[in-house]
Amino acid sequence: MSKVLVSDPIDQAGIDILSQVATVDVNTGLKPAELIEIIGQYDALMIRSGTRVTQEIIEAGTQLKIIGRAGVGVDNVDVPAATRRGIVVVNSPEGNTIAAAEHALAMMLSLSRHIPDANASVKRGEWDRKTFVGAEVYKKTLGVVGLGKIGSHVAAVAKAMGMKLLAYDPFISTERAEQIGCQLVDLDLLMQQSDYITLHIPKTPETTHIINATTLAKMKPTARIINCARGGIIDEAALAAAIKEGKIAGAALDVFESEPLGESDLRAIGKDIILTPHLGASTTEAQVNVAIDVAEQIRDVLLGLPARSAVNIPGLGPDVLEELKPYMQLAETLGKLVGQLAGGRVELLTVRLQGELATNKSQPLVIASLKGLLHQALRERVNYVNANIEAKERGIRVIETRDASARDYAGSLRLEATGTLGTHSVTGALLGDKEIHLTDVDGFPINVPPSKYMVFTLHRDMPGIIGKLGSLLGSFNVNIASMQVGRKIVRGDAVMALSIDDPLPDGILAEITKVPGIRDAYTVTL
Ligand SMILES: NC(=O)C1=CN([C@@H]2O[C@H](COP(=O)(O)OP(=O)(O)OC[C@H]3O[C@@H](n4cnc5c(N)ncnc54)[C@H](O)[C@@H]3O)[C@@H](O)[C@H]2O)C=CC1
Ligand SMILES: O=C(O)C(=O)COP(=O)(O)O
Repeated sequence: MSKVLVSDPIDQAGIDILSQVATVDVNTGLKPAELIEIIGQYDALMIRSGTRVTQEIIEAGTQLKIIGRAGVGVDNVDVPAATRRGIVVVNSPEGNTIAAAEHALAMMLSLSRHIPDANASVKRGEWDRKTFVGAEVYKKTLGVVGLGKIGSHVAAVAKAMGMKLLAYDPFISTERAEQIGCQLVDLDLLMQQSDYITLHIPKTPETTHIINATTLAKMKPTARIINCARGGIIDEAALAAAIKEGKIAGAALDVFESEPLGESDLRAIGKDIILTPHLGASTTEAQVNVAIDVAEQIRDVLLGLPARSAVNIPGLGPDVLEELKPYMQLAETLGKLVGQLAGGRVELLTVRLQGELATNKSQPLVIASLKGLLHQALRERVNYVNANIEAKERGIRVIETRDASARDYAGSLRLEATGTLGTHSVTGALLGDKEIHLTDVDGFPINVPPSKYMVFTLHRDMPGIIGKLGSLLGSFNVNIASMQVGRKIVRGDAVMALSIDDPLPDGILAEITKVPGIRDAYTVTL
């Protein structure tokens, strides 16, 4: 049975799902050295933001197949290190969207009405109605930095509260922003014109300290800034100085450069700052959502199925996966076949999407083709995560082409591998109820479903050759399940595809090539 380590608190709903397929150990609050010590026993690791999954931890996790982040941000995981090791990293892109958006909105209103300090004052026995006079958000301008899932929901609610909306997000179209009711502007203008600024961007090298002394200096002295996205997006020292010097009116922070928040100037600022301990995703609803979402993906990956929200398998979102799943199986099978036909070291793989397939995303099919191609060399060590990297490291160049006019089958995929021993090509399509068929080998039309063990010959189309090959295999007790010849012209060159029940015993391939008329023979395992 597989073993899963849960190293941050997650909802029981997730543990229940994992327990269907694995032994689950919940062990929270581990120090890095303790995690390194035990991670080697586990097939999967489930975390939230509390565990930092460094390269060292990933390298110690020799059995790890998947790291599941029960939430959105994966900035606490060394994703490139996981990718290199073929470990899938999954998250829950939508499970806590509403929770985080509502926390940001709660922060905005709390800041405007001094709710935390007013509450503390009443609890101290005071009745001070003067100190806590607030401001309305109605008709004020909210600047949303990052108009993704959370930013969009914040914008929609803020609009309903009568706020005017500006947004900065270089990856969003003007039309999309307008749909949400936001005017897309550059960051400078947003900083200058907003009464409230709310951040909903990931932490990346580009966004680190994107809010700094210079950008803060552009804000109105009456403006307030909210960060429920990631610590480190705002330069905390510059923020503390800006509030203390009255350059801005206040801030509300849920996330910090270093968590838990240690010694910090921010704590000393009175009523103009609200600090919460990374609570954006901490609602009952969100925790159930993310735990189920991620536990299901861990379960699936441990059962050998693909994950729907892998962050390190490019282009493989849930929608793409659903549509392309049968074609990915086709691509992988063709990859295995062309790799074995090519033998030697493959230097170039050309992936051609034909017919209806030509309008699809090619990246997942390229990855699946490479996974198949590299299977011979790497076996289970190659997967959708590392296929690209492994191919690059082996110097395999990939060319993608499309041919929408190829109409023999609704959609088909052609792979051509060129290596040290020559060039081979295979084409396949899905027939009927998504059954894989090989439709062409080295330019010769055939129509056979692939089977686990196959023999291909390149021969001269002439009488008696099929009989001779059949007798030869029979004399070695090799049972032929099916046989088909593909030829372009009568008595010209032809390809024969044989499905056999068991692997071809050693030495027989050489015997096959001795049959007069057979020029080449290949045995493959798919
Ligand atoms: N405080 C908490 O507990 C929680 C925090 N988060 C954090 O909230 C943030 C946003 O999450 P989602 O909305 O789900 O992500 P998302 O991926 O849907 O949206 C992020 C948006 O940021 C934009 N963006 C990326 N780089 C940018 C840049 N350099 N400048 C401006 N915009 C940029 C993207 O185009 C995208 O539209 C993430 O950092 C996530 O980790 C998420 C959930 C809970
Ligand atoms: O989902 C995210 O990005 C979050 O920041 C939530 O973090 P958490 O799971 O509450 O530690």
